Amino acid sequence: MSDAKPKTLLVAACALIDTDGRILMAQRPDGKDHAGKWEFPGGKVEAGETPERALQRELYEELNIEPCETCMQPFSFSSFAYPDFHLLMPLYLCRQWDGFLRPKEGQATRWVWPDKLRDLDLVPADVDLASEVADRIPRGRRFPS
Ligand SMILES: Nc1nc2c([nH]c(=O)n2[C@H]2C[C@H](O)[C@@H](COP(=O)(O)OP(=O)(O)OP(=O)(O)O)O2)c(=O)[nH]1
Repeated sequence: MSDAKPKTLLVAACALIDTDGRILMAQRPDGKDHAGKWEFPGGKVEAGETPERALQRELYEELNIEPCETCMQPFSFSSFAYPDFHLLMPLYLCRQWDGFLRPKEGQATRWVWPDKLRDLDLVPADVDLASEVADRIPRGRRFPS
């Protein structure tokens, strides 16, 4: 058995929820791994950062919005083995943010009903999370159980 162990990568992601109950999804741009697939906005947690702080930074860099730290509600997580690394990704919910949503890094975005998330071509680690979001945040229900 090989001693090589895959690196665990900590990524923070967020389901931004609009007043109608739809979820914002982003398409991974050309040049990144899984280009063209859909994901929850977010990104890697850098050394010395909390997941919440990383999300604030990523959401501002990518989408021009600023959620306050207490607006981000821990929801679930993905622990997923990609061939070259192991992804550990907490998923937060957020319904309130400052700023006007404007994708700044050229990625496409789309507001999606929770029960339609699975219709997207999702990055592999998000498939089960999307089902969980659909189960726990049904249409028209403003707060998860
Ligand atoms: N942001 C995000 N990344 C995800 C999700 N699901 C999933 O498997 N990933 C993976 C894809 C990437 O391999 C990794 C995050 O990398 P990233 O490229 O978004 O990170 P980053 O924004 O910090 O970008 P960079 O440093 O590569 O420029 O996590 C998700 O829902 N959101």
